[in-house]
Amino acid sequence: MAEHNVCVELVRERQKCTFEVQELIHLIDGGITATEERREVENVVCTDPRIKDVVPEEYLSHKERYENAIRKNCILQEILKKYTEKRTWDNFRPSNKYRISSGVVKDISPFMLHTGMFIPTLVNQSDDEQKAKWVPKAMSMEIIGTYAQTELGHGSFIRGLETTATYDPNTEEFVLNTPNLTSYKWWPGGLAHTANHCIVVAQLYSKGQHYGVHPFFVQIRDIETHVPLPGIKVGEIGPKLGFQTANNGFLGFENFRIPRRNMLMKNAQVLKDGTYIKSKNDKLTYGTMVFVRVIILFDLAFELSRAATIAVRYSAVRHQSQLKANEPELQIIDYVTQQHKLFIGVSTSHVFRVVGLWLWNTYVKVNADIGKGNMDQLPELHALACCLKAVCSRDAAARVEEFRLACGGHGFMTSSNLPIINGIVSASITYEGEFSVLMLQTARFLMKAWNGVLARKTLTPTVSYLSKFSNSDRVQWANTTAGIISGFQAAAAGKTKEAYAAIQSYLKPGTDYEDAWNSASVQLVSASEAHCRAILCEISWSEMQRLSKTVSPNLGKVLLELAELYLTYWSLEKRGDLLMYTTISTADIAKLQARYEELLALIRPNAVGIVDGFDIRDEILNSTLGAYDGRVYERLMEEAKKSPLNAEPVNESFHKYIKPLMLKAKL
Ligand SMILES: CCCCCCCCCCCCCCCCCCCCC/C=C/C(=O)SCCNC(=O)CCNC(=O)[C@H](O)C(C)(C)COP(=O)(O)OP(=O)(O)OC[C@H]1O[C@@H](n2cnc3c(N)ncnc32)[C@H](O)[C@@H]1OP(=O)(O)O
Ligand SMILES: Cc1cc2nc3c(=O)[nH]c(=O)nc-3n(C[C@H](O)[C@H](O)[C@H](O)COP(=O)(O)OP(=O)(O)OC[C@H]3O[C@@H](n4cnc5c(N)ncnc54)[C@H](O)[C@@H]3O)c2cc1C
Repeated sequence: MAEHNVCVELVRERQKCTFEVQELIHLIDGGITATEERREVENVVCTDPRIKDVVPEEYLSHKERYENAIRKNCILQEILKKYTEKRTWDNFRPSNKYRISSGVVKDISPFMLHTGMFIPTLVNQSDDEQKAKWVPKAMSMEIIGTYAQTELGHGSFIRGLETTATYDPNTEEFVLNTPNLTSYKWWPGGLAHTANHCIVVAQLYSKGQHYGVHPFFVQIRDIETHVPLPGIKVGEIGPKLGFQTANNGFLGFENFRIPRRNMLMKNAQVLKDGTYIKSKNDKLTYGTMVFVRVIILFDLAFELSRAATIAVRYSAVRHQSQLKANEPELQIIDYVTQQHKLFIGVSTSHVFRVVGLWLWNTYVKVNADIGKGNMDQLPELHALACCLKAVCSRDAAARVEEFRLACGGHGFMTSSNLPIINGIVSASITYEGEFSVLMLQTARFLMKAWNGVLARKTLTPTVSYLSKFSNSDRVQWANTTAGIISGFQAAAAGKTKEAYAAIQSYLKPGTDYEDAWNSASVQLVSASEAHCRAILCEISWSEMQRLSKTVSPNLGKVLLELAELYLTYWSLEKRGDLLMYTTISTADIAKLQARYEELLALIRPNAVGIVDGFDIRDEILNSTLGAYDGRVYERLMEEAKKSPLNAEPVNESFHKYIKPLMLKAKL
């Protein structure tokens, strides 16, 4: 970007920056080579003239919008082929390389489920022969798939799914059926008109026995004509709050037959005669969900970084109101309330990225152990992935909404892109495991851990702190980062203990454990949240400390300020918990508040530099308010002029409706 086109405010902000932005970019990407590779792909895609929209997406009809998304995503896939040839499952790790999709369509790609769930399920749940047959075809997009699990009647309760797969040993086939309205598959992305295959999660029956849900590889459309195969009823579910171009669909089966070997057989198998061979652990069927819950953190970090870039740059450009009489209007970023809205979101993006990478490394290790037959760490991984996915998605949505509010009226414009990012992030609270449902899964793990504390057993690593805080004394508070982390652990232990006690107190004679659990569930979710906050604080602080030692002192200082801001912000937000479970005093809280305000002031001069460090191209940001050059007002006007309503000075509705109304009023 030529600096002479950049508005004066952003030029000044960039001059103020105390660290090398390029260094931060490389750190986020994971090295100079990774930055270069990402930029090369982004450059090729974003400068392809076929990718540019003449009419902005949001003015298109629902149908046109989908067709445009498909057209452009097919171009993207063609371009990406060259860059993804060497991609294998083994070298996959979440990274910023995958964000290019936002430079192609503003909303969600109809192919997202193909990449995000269809391929991972084939890789993780097929046996070697199946993998060799299906994965290359899926990788090259010779076949296009999705993940069809949720039904009209059931999403959270997977055991309640109603689609049936009944084995017929005479033909060595499974017969798929949708027995009633509520058993229609409902929601899968790309299912409606994009995919020709899908993973169908269905209740398995063989030899008259029921064996629970299993995944099946199912072709639903003819490869040549794309016409739904006989016995398949498929369509689109309609417009939503967001995800307009995701092509979410419904699917029903009427005695639809698939070969026996189309059941994904890495974990459980059905033999030719219908004999069922059990999986080593029936929860391995849920493996793709664990994978996605893990990588969602990285996705949330990216969406937050987009929203942060938009809101921070806009706040530097925008002037409003006078702080002192007769002085120029302030850049809104200089109002401390504005910094309070912005900087925690910026910091949260970094926290999610580093905790996300830590979670990814844990996932890789546990998966390797599972491969060797050791399932010991699976419950802990599941508990971690559940609460982190749930809390981070909810936090991300709150932060994006705050960024939108920080942009005032202009943040309400679709052209700011904040509403679309809002829709994308809000959806993640529900999909891949609804918030409360996942929090209660972690609570199950915490209750077992508390049993372990009472029995003086050694606990697994992420809950071992519970033993430290098992007595009733309030924990000694220290106004340091270590003190804050310890305070969050004390709060988590205290809440876990109380939730446990609440279950016991509800367990009167004649009360089932499940009813007692339900009665205590608000406290259980609260305990899960506290546990998750303790993890987010501990891991982000140790990771940011580690990273700060790998970079120049100037950048290291900024990383630590961001990490400390996160800890301090949450200490203040959760002061009630800290007052309950630690010896924190009102004077300590006043000190935390003062430090928080100090951190806002320390971060302020680097704010634009820090979001520049996310290195998000204008085409990927898609925002009138957040572009690198800060020409906010020109862009807002340019975009407004694209409204089809502005193509004619008088709309025909005037003559048809308004004028007759006015004439009638005269009579
Ligand atoms: C080869 C080349 C490869 C190239 C690379 C390609 C890869 C590309 C990746 C690219 C990345 C792109 C980025 C994509 C971004 C992300 C994509 C996002 C897609 C979004 C679209 C959304 C999709 C969906 O929503 S799919 C549907 C998801 N549905 C759910 O999540 C349902 C939630 N419900 C549940 O999970 C369960 O029903 C649950 C857990 C609530 C209860 O299950 P249950 O069977 O009823 O459980 P129960 O019998 O009570 O037993 C509980 C018991 O089991 C334990 N448990 C439960 N789940 C698990 C698990 N998953 N793992 C381990 N253990 C589990 C639980 O802990 C209990 O144990 P106990 O307490 O001991 O009894
Ligand atoms: C944008 C989007 C994309 C999606 N994409 C896909 C896809 O590609 N493939 C796919 O298969 N699915 C997909 N889904 C479906 C998604 O996985 C489900 O919507 C999700 O798992 C929640 O299930 P549900 O809709 O049945 O909600 P419900 O389970 O009906 O939840 C409704 C309410 O009931 C509460 N509740 C439910 N059970 C419990 C419980 N045990 N304890 C306490 N409270 C409970 C919940 O907390 C919630 O408040 C998608 C959904 C969305 C929104």
